[in-house]
Amino acid sequence: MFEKTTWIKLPRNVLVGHDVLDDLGEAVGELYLTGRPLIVTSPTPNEIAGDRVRAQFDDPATAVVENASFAAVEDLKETAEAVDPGYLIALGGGKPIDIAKMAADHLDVGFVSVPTVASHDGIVSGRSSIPEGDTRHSVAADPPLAVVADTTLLADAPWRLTTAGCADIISNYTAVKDWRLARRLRNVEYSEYAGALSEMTAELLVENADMIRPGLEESAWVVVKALVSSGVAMSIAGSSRPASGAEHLISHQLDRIAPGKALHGHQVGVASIMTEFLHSGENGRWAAIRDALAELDAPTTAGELGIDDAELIAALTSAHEIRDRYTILQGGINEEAAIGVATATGVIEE
Ligand SMILES: NC(=O)C1=CN([C@@H]2O[C@H](COP(=O)(O)OP(=O)(O)OC[C@H]3O[C@@H](n4cnc5c(N)ncnc54)[C@H](OP(=O)(O)O)[C@@H]3O)[C@@H](O)[C@H]2O)C=CC1
Ligand SMILES: O=C(CO)COP(=O)(O)O
Ligand SMILES: [Zn+2]
Repeated sequence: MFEKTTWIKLPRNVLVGHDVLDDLGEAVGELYLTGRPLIVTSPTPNEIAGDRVRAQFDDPATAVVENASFAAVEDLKETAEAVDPGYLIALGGGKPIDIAKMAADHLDVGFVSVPTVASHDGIVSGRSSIPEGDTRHSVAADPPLAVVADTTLLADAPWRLTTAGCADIISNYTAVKDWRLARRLRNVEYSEYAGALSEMTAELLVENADMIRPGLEESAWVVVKALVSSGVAMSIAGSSRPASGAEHLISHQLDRIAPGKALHGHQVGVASIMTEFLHSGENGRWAAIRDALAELDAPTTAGELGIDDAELIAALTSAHEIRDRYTILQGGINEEAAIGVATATGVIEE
C-alpha cells in the first residue's frame, strides 16, 4: 500500500521591494489573523524600523531580544502570556527571527518575518538555529506565514551581513551534492524539486556574483529572492538537506571550536570550497565557488575568517561526528587529508 504523505508549509505572502515595509499591514491583513501583534525585534532593527512597523497596527506590543538562546525563547513566551498576541512579527536579523519562529511554534500562533539583514536563509526557512553552550541546535518550526523584505532597508544594512547571506546560498551547491550522494549510498529520501531549486539558486548567485554590490537595492533584491528560494527548497524537502551538507557540519563545528569569530554564511562558504574539492577533485568547481565568494567580498581563507589553521583542521576532522547526516565527510577525514584539501584550495597556506 502507498503510504507516503507530503505536507509542504510555505509563506502565503512574500513581498520583496522598495519601501515594502509600509505594505506590511496590508500583507498581514490578507492573512486573516486576529488579535494584536507582538513585534519581536532586537535593538538596532527596533531603532531603524520599529516605529514604522508599529504605526501600521492597532495596539501592537513589542519585545526586544538581546541574545539568541533557549532562555530568550522562554522569556518571549512569558511576555506573550501577558500580552496575549494573535500572532508574532519578527523584525530584524536571524536572532529575533529564530526566537520568534520557535516561540510562535510553541505558542501555536503564526509569525511574519520582516528581515532587516539578508544574512542567511533562516530568515525565510522552517528551522530555528539556537545556540546553547558550545552547540547550535537546529530545531524544526513552522516557516513564516509571510515575508516582507524591504530592499531599501536591506541595501543599507552592513555589507558583510549581505555577503554572508550570499555565501550561505552558494553553499547550497555542495549541500545538494551531499544530498544526492546520501540518496545513492544510503537511499535517503530525496526531492528532485527541492534539489533542483536549491542548486539553481546557488548557480544563479555564482554566475551573477559580479553584479551584487554594496548599497545597491537591486543587489539586495537578488539576494533576498535567492534566500526565499532556498527557504522554499527546505520547505519542499521538509528538512534543511537542500541547503545544509558537509559544509554546514564544518561550520557548526567551527561554532564550537572557535565561537563568535566568523558569520555562519562566511564559514559555510569557505567550507563549501573544500567540500566541492572533496566531491570533484582539483578539476571540479571549487575554484568557481572561491572566485564567486571573492567577487562578493566574502572570505575564502581561514585567515579571512579570523580562524587559526589548527582550528579549521580540527573542525574538518571532527565535523562528521556532530550529526547523523550522510555527506562526503562520512566516516571522517584524517588530519593529513584535511591539511591536503585545505592547502590545495588555498584555504590555508602551505
Ligand atoms: N535559522 C537558521 O537556519 C539559521 C540561524 N542562524 C542564527 O541567526 C543568528 C545570526 O544571524 P544574524 O542575522 O547575523 O543575527 P542578528 O539578528 O544578531 O543580526 C546581526 C547584527 O546586525 C544588526 N542589524 C540588524 N538589522 C540591521 C540593519 N538593518 N542595519 C544595521 N544593523 C542591523 C543586529 O543588531 P542588534 O545587535 O542590535 O540586534 C546585529 O548586531 C544566530 O543566532 C544564529 O544562530 C544562523 C544561521 C542559520
Ligand atoms: O543554515 C542552514 C541552511 O542554510 C540550516 O541548516 P542546519 O539544519 O544545518 O542548521
Ligand atoms: Zn546556512
